[in-house]
Amino acid sequence: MSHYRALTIAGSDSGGGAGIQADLKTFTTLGVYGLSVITSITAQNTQGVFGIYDVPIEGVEKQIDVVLSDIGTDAIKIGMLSSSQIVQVVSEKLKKYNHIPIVVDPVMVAKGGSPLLTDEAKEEIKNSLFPLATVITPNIPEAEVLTGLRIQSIEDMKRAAEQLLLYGPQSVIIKGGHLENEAVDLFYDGEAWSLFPAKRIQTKNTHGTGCTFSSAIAAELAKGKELKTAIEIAKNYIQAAIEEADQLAIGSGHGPTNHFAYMRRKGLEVWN
Ligand SMILES: Nc1ncnc2c1ncn2[C@@H]1O[C@H](COP(=O)(O)OP(=O)(O)OP(=O)(O)O)[C@@H](O)[C@H]1O
Ligand SMILES: Cc1ncc(CO)c(N)n1
Repeated sequence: MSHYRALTIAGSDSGGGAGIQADLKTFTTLGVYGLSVITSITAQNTQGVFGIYDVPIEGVEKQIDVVLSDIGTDAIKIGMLSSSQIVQVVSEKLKKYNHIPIVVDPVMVAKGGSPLLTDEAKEEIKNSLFPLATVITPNIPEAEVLTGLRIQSIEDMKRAAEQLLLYGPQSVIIKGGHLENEAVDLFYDGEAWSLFPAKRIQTKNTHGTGCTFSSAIAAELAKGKELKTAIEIAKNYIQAAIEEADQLAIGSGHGPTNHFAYMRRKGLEVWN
């Protein structure tokens, strides 16, 4: 039996904290072989996004074709798709692979507030990509944009999750990283609600938390874990990575989370 594989289809973050780079670090730490389809190249550091350069549509299409025809994958994570044409081509390709778990992170803005996709792309994500998803993972501001609701409480998160499920994903997690007190995430699959609570950590170093969380879910699904178990592991992973983020001290703005934290807690010797 060959190794478990996970594919990320997302944007590149030159600063290494979010996007493709965060995804591949997470896959490796969780013991899964990582594959990548780059949709866009961002010139980015911990201070902000200084340029976005989309990969031509044929380039996105070709990367998906060659990776999946030869290597294949056990799970797919989708992150930044900056234009509606890119969303369309990714959705078209993935229709053929609907037996593979797909985690859709509807990435919209970077931590500093820079937009990472167009308004048309948002509509296309709801209409073409959500129906293919095993789970979608919006944060609160993204869930607000996608539903038009104002979200300030768990009750509001429940209403938004119900509305998002109507677009056709099998389940929804609304991430509470932007709530004031607790970092509680809400899961809904149309049958039952589950809460994944965590202590909120005071730090400015949370660049890439969403990317890391969704790729940890994809990595665990690739290994065959049940969805709720995968979310629980992802929540532990991101909590550890945020708790030890300040020890990395990378850059002068919103620094990345610390992937070494989870390795250390699993008993691996790491440098820092
Ligand atoms: N300060 C924090 N303390 C504890 N957990 C947090 C904190 N911030 C985020 N999280 C958790 O991290 C995960 C990612 O959520 P978040 O809302 O930050 O994603 P995001 O905004 O999409 O991130 P990004 O856009 O930077 O990639 C969730 O499980 C959330 O609860
Ligand atoms: C490439 C990329 N994807 C996602 C995010 C969201 O954090 C980011 N900042 N950059």
